[in-house]
Parts: sequence; structure tokens; C-alpha cells
Amino acid sequence: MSDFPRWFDWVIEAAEVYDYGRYPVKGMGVWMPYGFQIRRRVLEVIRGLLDSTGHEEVLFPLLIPEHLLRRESEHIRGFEGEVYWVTHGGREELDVKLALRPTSETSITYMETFWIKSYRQLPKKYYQVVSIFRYETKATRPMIRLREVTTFKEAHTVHESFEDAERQVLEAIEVYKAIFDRLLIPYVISKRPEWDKFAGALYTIAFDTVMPDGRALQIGTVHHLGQSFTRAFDFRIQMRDERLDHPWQTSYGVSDRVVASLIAVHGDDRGLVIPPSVAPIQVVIVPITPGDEEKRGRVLSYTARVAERLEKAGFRVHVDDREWERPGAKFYYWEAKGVPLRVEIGLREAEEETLTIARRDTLEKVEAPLGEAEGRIRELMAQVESNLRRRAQSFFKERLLRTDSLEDAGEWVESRRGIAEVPWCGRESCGLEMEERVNGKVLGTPWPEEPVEDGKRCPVCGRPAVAWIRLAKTY
Ligand SMILES: Nc1ncnc2c1ncn2[C@@H]1O[C@H](COS(=O)(=O)NC(=O)[C@@H](N)CS)[C@@H](O)[C@H]1O
Ligand SMILES: [Zn+2]
Repeated sequence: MSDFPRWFDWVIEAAEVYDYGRYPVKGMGVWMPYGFQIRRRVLEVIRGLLDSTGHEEVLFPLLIPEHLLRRESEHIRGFEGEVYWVTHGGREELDVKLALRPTSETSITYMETFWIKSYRQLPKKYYQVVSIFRYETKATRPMIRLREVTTFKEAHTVHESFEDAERQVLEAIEVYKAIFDRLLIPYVISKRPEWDKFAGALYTIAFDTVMPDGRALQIGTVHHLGQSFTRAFDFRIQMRDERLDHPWQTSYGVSDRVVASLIAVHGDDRGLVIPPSVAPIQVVIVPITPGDEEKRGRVLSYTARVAERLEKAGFRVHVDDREWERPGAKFYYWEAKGVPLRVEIGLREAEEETLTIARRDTLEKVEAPLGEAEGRIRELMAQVESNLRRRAQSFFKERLLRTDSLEDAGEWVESRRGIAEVPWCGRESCGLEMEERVNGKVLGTPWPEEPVEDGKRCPVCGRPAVAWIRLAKTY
């Protein structure tokens, strides 16, 4: 973990999660079966929270014709340099260039002009889970900075007023807090500075976590889009007072980075540590079979009994009865995969009808009689969950520094300790100068707003501070 990027590359291969770097297109990786299962369970958490808050899942075409993508000027200015274009169908040159969607505000707003005519249909909350494509020029990294973002959950909502869109921003923030809390991923929420908001948005609220190497990672963003896209698309509806006017929109997205941060935040030098709630296998049972045929048979039949009981109790169980692997190699293999609990069954456990249970997070082992197996496993699972949550939160707190001194902030950020907060007058020029002097990126100001004590001054210009501003090295 001391060299996080190298650790991350190692762990996603060792745990057979994701194959990155061998697929012959830069910035594009392959979800392997075990990783795909983790991704599927993470998406179940995300879909569950969106579906239970009135969001309707849809699926839009991947290709966006150039004239649609160009409708909103700020949007296209922001994405111009990142769009992949399709120019041919077979040997024929297309008469209209088609973009691989970098995000879907334009295609979705366009179709909404046909679907939505009246305020009575609002609020509308669509979302989709798709691949998006961005020709990233900064260093690409598995799950963290992709050119094909394969797990892009984008939500797009329509409202009759600025205020109702603002209410939706708050709801989206609550949904994201619930997602990250369920996945035990710590975060700070910041309002992005004016100079770094989403192209076409009025303002952007972002969730940032901190990777083990002290760099901040943006893991989710919520945008109030105002009427930017509805004006650009001349999208008018009948309002409550009979007027025709442009509705208001928000959009909010998370990506593969959610899985990346789950891996990074909980992992250790033995590999993944997957929170039980999203672990593909929650209990792996490793029989330790003696040479003698008869005794081996006893161990294996007892193992089958234990597995059946735990499966009946609703746990996701796997028995590793591979003949050709020694127990030690099996322990290593399943530790790398981050399986929360391992049950070891040798001759002694078979004869005494007990289980030896090893926790992946603390590596502690406990004995339990077969009769108490379900209860002890449930209890240990809960302990793993709360230990991972507590461990992640306490590490995260150590990565936040609040200081009046820009030098201390620079030292903190330069030595990759994490996020530093300093008083700020609110002027863009001072914010940009801080980025220079700290050699980091401004994440924005705390959301919800936090008052700054009297007397705090901007370390750049000396004016009274109106907010704390956050700076960090970022991915
Ligand atoms: N190249 C990338 N690789 C992996 N994740 C990315 C990449 N670009 C963006 N993301 C993730 O996707 C989230 C949403 O992207 S975004 O540009 O901020 N917002 C949008 O595209 C809006 N349309 C909301 S869906 C970001 O917060 C970030 O977590
Ligand atoms: Zn200032």
C-alpha cells in the first residue's frame, strides 16, 4: 500500500477483478467474472436507492449526432476535446458525424421535448447505467480514469422551477450519501469552484474521497443545470400559470470509481477486503483433508454439512475443495479476493463438530460449535462491516487538515497527506493563486456551507475570509 498505484494494479490482477493494460485500446479494461460480480452488487445498491426515490431507468442510444451535441455551447466547449466521433458506416462515409456519448444531457433533453408537455408530468427523474466515452488526455488508470467508462450511472431530471430542481439536488446528495455510506466509503462534499464546474451547469456539488496515497478522487457529482439545456433545445412546457416556459434540470453521476474506491479504501497488503454486503462470496470454506482416505471422507462430508447449513441461513458460501492446492495457497488466494470470512475444517473440527472462523479484516481466528455456526457467522459479518466502516472513517479523518497557513497547506498537500482547508476571501484569483502555491487542485468549499470564525483572513490577499477552501492532489 506504500505505492498505491502499483498496489492497485497488482490487486485487481491478483484478485482477478479487472484486466487492464492488455486490451489493445488505451484507457479501456475488462471486467473479469469476480470483479463483474462485485460491480453487479454495487450497482444493485445504486439502483435500489434510485428506484426507491422515484427514478425511472431508461436506455438511450450510444451515438449522438453532431448537431445535438453542439446545441448547448458551454457543454460542447467543455467536451469538444474529449469526444470520440464515428464517421463511417461500413465503407460509406456518414453524412452526419456521430459522437460516442461523453454524457447524455443532449440526447435525453432532445427526447424529453417530445415526451414532456406540461408541469403536471413533473418532476421527471430518469437514469441509465451505460458506457460513456471520453478521450482523456491525462494519465488513464484502471477504473479511475478511463476512456470507456463502463459503469456510468447518469441521472437526468426535469422540474417546473429552479427551486424544485434545487430540491432535487438535495435529494441526489442524500442518495449519494446513502450509496457511499452503504459501501463504507468516506467522503467530503464540496461545492466546486465557479472555474471548475460541469460544462453547462449552474453549479456542481461533488463527493471526493481520498486514496491511500493522499490524492483526492472525485467519486460523484451533482449538477444544477438551470435552463441551459432546455433553452438550447427550445424545450418549453405549459407551466402551472398556463405560460409556456423552459423547465429546469439537474443531472448527477457516479462511475467505475465507486468500485475503485471500495477496493482502495478497504484493501490491505494481502489484497482486497470486500464489505460483506457486496461480497460475491461472504464465507469461503476450506477443507483441510488428511492423506488417509477414510479421514478425508469424514472431513469432506462434514464440510458439506457446514456449507449446507450456512447456505440455508442465506450466506453466499463457496467450498474450495480443489485437490491440487495446499491449504496455505488457498488461504492466500481467498485473502487476495477479500472474502470477509474463511471457515477452516480439518479432522479436529470434523470430530468435535466445530468451525474455525478467520476474519479477513483483522485476520483473527475464532472457534465456534456447529450448533452456533449461523449466529456466530452473522455476528462476525456485522463486526467486519462495522470495523471496516470505523477503520475507513478514522483513516479519512487523518487526511483532513484545517489551517490558516497556506505554507502548512502546501506542505500537507505536497507530502500527499490528503485534503487541506484554508480560509478564503471568495475571489477566483486568490483561489487560482492558491492552486499554484500549494501545487494542488481546489476541490471547492464545504457543502453544506460552514461559517468561518471572525478574524479569519485569506492568506493570499488578507481580506476577510467568507469560506474554507479545500485543496488536494487529485486523480
Ligand atoms: N474518465 C473517467 N473515468 C472514470 N470515471 C469518471 C471519468 N470521468 C468522470 N468520471 C466519474 O463520473 C462522474 C460524473 O461525471 S461528470 O462529468 O462529473 N458529470 C456528468 O457527466 C453529468 N452528466 C452527470 S452524470 C464524475 O464525478 C466521476 O466520478
Ligand atoms: Zn483572497
